[in-house]
Amino acid sequence: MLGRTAQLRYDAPFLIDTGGYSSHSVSLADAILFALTVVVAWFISSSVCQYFRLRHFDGPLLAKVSNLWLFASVNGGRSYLDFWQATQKYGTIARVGLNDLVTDDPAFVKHMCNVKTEYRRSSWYDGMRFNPTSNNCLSTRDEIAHSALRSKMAAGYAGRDVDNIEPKIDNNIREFMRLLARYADTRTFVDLGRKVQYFTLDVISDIAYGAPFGFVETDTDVYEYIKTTEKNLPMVMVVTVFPWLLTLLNSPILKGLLPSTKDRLGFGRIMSIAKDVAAERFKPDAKDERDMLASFIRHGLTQTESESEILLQIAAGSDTTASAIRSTMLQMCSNPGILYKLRREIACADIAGDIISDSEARKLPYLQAVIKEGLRIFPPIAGLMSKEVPPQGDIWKGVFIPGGTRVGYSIWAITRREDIWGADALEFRPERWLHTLPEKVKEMESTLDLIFSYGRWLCLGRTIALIELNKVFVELIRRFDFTVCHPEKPWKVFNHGVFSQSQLWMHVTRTKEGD
Ligand code: HEM
Repeated sequence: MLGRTAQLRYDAPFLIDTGGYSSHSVSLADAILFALTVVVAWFISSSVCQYFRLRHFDGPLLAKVSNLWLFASVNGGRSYLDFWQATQKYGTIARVGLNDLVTDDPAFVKHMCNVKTEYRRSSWYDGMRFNPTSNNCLSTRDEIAHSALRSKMAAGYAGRDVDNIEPKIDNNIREFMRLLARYADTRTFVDLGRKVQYFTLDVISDIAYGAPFGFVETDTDVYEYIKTTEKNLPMVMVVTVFPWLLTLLNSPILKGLLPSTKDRLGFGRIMSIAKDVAAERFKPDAKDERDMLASFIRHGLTQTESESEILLQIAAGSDTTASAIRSTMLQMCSNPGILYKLRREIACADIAGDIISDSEARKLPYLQAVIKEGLRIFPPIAGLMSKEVPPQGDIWKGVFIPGGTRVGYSIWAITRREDIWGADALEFRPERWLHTLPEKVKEMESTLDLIFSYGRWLCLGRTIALIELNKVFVELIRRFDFTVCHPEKPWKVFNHGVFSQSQLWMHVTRTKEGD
């Protein structure tokens, strides 16, 4: 009968009016099953398509059919070793995810990152938003916006119109030396891993905010910054694998899990300090300072941009330099011959003040070799930092890479290539920088520089990091002797893009100069 009204069943909200010939109702369970089937079918078909897009690249089986290999690797804190092994086993461009490749070819990295490149930052960088609601220079993927931001900060980072970068670093070194002297005098073991991080956090907050946070002075994890960032870093890396998580985390339900300026401790507390510092600088009667932030503002950085960039300075400028100091110190303290040569060079050097100046340190060849070798053997940032292939695709050494593919690089693998560093590439040997032909040294230096990325995305803080390194080793080793407490397991290491190295227990005593 035409026009018959179908009877509603309580378990059948989805009713099909068949016009009276027959009626079929679909239960809620059927609907969910149908939706799930659609999702699974879509997932499988898109995975199959993705698999075929990059099937000419070899990699671990799981990485060819899903992103689970990549997820497990970055979440496990040892991705730097996994990426290295992948390039060794599967070739110079290896597949590590459905849409992810990793390379150990320095020429390819330069091709991807040069200033005229058509490659762009990939969705990997969405994970770099330290403040989930706004971008910073590192997380900005739009190239026009990124170049504009960089140009506002280039002078400040290069120290061109800033008066006090070196004196501020010197003050923080003095405070750091006082702290270590207390441990030496009380014969207490010291976790050098943590104390170095206190030092780099104070340096960077002094440069970025105008005053050190006070980690070294109080000898504590101020605002529990280190504790909370170590807890949150794995999540940051997971977002680099699954960028859609960021949208989920920003949803009203999950937003509470993210740091906020209302927090009393952790990264949220640092966000609120950054907000206050920026607000102070934008008051109508604000003083005209001569520090980095003032330089950024003079070159057009807005108040909101300033808040984000202060946070980026802290996040990008502390763990990186800390990792370089910790790993080089561990290598030196485990190689008495190297330590002896460096001490001899320092003893003969012309050092005018109580802290060596950057220009004095640059004239010490063995020190420079130690710094380079330390950065090579333990590059501080080992995340993929993937760039996206331009839409039309690209051909590298005869192999086609489809547009939209994310290509990252394994800096750990690059700094261990035997064709560049020699058969003893795994050894910490500063002499490799000194007794080598100039052309070879040039090749080594330009390859090592990739630890700071390259071209369009070259690290803005490179100069500051190198000033810190030029000073800190000289001051540490001329004042103190260090003995590693547990040489068989000297530290605890995790990598979540940057390294967390703690429990580096040392016994510290004063040298004659340190008395
Ligand atoms: C040894 C220490 C350091 C290393 C190895 C290092 C390495 C890097 C790398 C690999 C990048 C990523 C570039 C890319 O997207 O491809 C980067 C970006 C950046 N770094 Fe560093 N960094 C160090 C120290 C510092 C310091 C001390 C600061 C701040 C004072 C800093 C500030 C920045 C900034 C602002 C960016 C973003 C640049 C941009 O997006 O254009 N870095 N760094």
